[in-house]
Amino acid sequence: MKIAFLGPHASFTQLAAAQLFPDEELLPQASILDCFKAIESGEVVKAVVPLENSIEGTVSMTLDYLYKTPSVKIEAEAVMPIAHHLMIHPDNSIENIERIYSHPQALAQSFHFLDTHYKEIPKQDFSSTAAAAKFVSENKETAIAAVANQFAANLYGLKIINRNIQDFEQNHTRFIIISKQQGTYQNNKLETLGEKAGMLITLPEDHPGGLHQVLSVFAWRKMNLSKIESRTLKTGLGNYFFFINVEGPWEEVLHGNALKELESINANVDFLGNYKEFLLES
Ligand SMILES: O=C(O)C(=O)C[C@]1(C(=O)O)C=C[C@@H](O)C=C1
Repeated sequence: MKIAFLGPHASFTQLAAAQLFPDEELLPQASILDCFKAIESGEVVKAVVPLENSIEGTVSMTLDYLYKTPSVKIEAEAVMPIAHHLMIHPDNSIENIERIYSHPQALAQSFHFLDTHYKEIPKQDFSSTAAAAKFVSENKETAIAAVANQFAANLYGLKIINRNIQDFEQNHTRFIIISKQQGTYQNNKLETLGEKAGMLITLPEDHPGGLHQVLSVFAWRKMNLSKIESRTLKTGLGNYFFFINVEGPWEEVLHGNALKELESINANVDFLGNYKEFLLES
């Protein structure tokens, strides 16, 4: 089975995908959008993409494409500890760094470190931490550095000049397995952290108490929400969709009735699946 992931090799997403699918063929993609497209076109059956980081928050691109691609659902979630290192080509020196490249999430997770120690040096977004590391390895004539992981340093032959530069010791990223099926992924070898259901909700029109009405559907049934995120619909300022996670194993009657009640108040629900959350190693 082919599994797409946000590449290139040695991205954090690959580290997650390799633990989730140790025996499958992993296909690197240039962007999160390409991972969704690979599923839609049938080139791959599943993909692994980042959803949320404990320091920097939601990976908005993933949320946007979940919304825009209703055929793509969530099969599982996996949480992995994240450690960032600053690295250069071994032929360069720390004194003459002129630019620092990385994925925007990694730059944001290391913002205070970079601002304290490399304030004057411009930072530039790259499609992934591993893509930044690869670029540094292929351009030794320019004095550039990348924020990436230990595997990227090893694979691309880079020298780590600062270790563990993330701003908070506790740094975890939540990845999701996406596919055209819901919640079918199982893995007895990984520790299971819990179960949850994921859904995207849009309100029919803006009216007082609209979100309150939606939340009360969960509240009076004592269904615990572990995440609620609003994201712009891109149809004008003030228009949003909501990503909601409801904790706990799926109970057909309770959850089914909640979904029916949401429909009855004209909320639009794209149910992404009920799935397990696994713990990965760094
Ligand atoms: O750039 C990478 O290596 C990725 O896999 C992406 C990503 C993300 O989008 O959050 C994954 C984990 C880290 O939080 C930093 C970057």
